[in-house]
Amino acid sequence: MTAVSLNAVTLLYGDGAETVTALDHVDLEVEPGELVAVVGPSGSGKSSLLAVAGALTAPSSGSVRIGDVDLIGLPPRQAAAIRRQRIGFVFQSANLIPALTCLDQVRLPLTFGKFSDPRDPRELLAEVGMEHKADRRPHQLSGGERQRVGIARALVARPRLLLVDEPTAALDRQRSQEVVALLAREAHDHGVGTIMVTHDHDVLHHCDRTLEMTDGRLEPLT
Ligand SMILES: Nc1ncnc2c1ncn2[C@@H]1O[C@H](COP(=O)(O)OP(=O)(O)OP(=O)(O)O)[C@@H](O)[C@H]1O
Repeated sequence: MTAVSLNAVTLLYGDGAETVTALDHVDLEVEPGELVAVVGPSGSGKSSLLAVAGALTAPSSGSVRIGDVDLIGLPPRQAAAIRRQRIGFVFQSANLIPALTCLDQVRLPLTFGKFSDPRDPRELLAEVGMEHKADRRPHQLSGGERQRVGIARALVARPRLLLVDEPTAALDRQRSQEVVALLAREAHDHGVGTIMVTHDHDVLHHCDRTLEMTDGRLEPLT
């Protein structure tokens, strides 16, 4: 079963003469354990793709499935439950909570519901190389370290799908390589289907496939 499957997905913003086609008949299937990169110019629709795949925005037409669940027509409460149970999000800046230690950041999602097979927060922190800083707070960490904690937090509920938006935007070259290598390892070792939007062509060699978004259309990078 695919981690996520988009079929003929179109997303329009606005109406009449003001309509913007953010996604134009997008087809995408991401398998468990696969890391797929999406590149493309500003305004081409990359964030829109993550919003639709992440059950944050309903498409204007087409179908979206997370595993065996069809997102189309799901009431907002059920879409929120799918997000919590099956989807992890990693942002440009890690968006950590200033008052919490690294360990508590990773534990936090597990306090929002019951999960069938969560990962152990301390073991996960060790896996992302942050066990020795478990008691530190975000202001005591480097950008790369914060991103590692954000990745651990996104993975703790064992999501089927991980959506990653520009994870290296604030990092130097070396840290960027390390963070994307970590995403690839987590995807491969734990069967997480991962979509990563990036402008950073230097990290693409860690990815299983690269797609290019142009004016809302998604094609293999040539
Ligand atoms: N809420 C909205 N209302 C109207 N138009 C929108 C909205 N959100 C995005 N758009 C438009 O949809 C198109 C795709 O935007 P999107 O944010 O998905 O692009 P992007 O590739 O992620 O850009 P960037 O790399 O700059 O983040 C753009 O033309 C944008 O102006």
